[in-house]
Amino acid sequence: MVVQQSNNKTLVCDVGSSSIKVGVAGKLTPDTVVPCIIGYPRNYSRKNNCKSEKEREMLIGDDALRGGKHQKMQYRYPMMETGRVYDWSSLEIVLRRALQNVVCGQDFSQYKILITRPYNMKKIDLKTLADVFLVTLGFRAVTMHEQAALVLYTQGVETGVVVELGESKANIIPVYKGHAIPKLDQTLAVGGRSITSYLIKLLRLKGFQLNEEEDIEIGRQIKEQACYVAFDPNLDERLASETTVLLESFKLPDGTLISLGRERFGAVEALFKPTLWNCESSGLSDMIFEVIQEADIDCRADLYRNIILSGGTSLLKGIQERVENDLNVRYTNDVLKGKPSRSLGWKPHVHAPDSRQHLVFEGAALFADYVSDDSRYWVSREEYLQHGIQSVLDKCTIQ
Ligand SMILES: Nc1ncnc2c1ncn2[C@@H]1O[C@H](COP(=O)(O)OP(=O)(O)OP(=O)(O)O)[C@@H](O)[C@H]1O
Repeated sequence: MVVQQSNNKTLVCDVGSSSIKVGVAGKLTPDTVVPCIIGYPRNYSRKNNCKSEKEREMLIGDDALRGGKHQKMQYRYPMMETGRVYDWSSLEIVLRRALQNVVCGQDFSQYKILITRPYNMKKIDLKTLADVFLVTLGFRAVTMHEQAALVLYTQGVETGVVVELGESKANIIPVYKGHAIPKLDQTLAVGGRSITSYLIKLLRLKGFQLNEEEDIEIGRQIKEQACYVAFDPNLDERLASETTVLLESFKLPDGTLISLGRERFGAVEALFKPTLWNCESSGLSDMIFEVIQEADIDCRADLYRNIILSGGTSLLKGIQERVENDLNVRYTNDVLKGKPSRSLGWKPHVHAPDSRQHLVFEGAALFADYVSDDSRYWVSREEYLQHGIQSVLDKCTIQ
């Protein structure tokens, strides 16, 4: 997608494992969202595997996904499911594409850029990211900010729990007065991609010929269109066994019709019962409860009242109602000892803002605009080359 060139010289880049979102400071939605994927045609001859040949055949982002509808493709995902960067040169290719969509051929050296970063990205990866933007791509200056802090910034609160539900994982990050509470965050190794893979597995068990690697994009489309979070999975299990109300069909690119029933909610249950996906850990709602209960008693009420869902996977239908209900049940049973009359007049509340898929981007765009002319937040290329990554990290607080 090529967008209208903007005069604003401050950009925002949200680097996620499934997509890269780029836009201009002050504008709340990204101008371009490029799937973080590179595709090579499967029939590509290995004999001609020299770099320029390979580059000619390479399809980036949406082109790679579209290419997969007409021919077998070999895909590369630059970011690993764990959120670490797997292949920096592929990431740079996708970044260039996304950034060029916005600057439309202009030199990057005219621009400053705010980069969002996962709260736990390793320093070595942050350094490589700064190298890519400042040295390789040649941006004028950068600033990097934690995604959780940017999410809270959009909601105008300083204390809350950010539940980032992305492609590779779910991060639960309690934030007190604008800062992540050290050592209390938790990560659940189940994200959008695991749900898609689990859905494909369930459909294979049902007899459909789907391949966990090659058909991952088809699986993603089925998930996004047909899957939902059950409020009460036992009830939906009974509905699936005894009625046809849950049945829905999905047409594959080759015309085959796939019929879905209990898989519609069953695949997503991996988020609430990770053992279904061979992951020994508490499920999402229990993990949020445990994180809040670990926090200092004085801030627990504010944490319970401000649980904010963000990220693409939080678009799953029914997720807000399920998590809120699960938390209310646990809060009543474990904290109020089964006696709702002990309540202090508030209940756990889960917020699912409409723009939650782009909440990190929204916070980044607002914040970048706010600090655009404030040199305390920006590190120039020269400064970086002289003082290194710590100079960038020192300027990364949201105040
Ligand atoms: N309507 C939808 N229903 C369900 N899932 C969705 C929907 N839209 C997007 N997703 C899922 O959201 C995930 C991508 O989310 P997001 O863009 O937040 O990830 P990311 O920021 O790239 O990942 P990460 O935070 O793990 O690095 C994908 O698995 C995608 O299938």
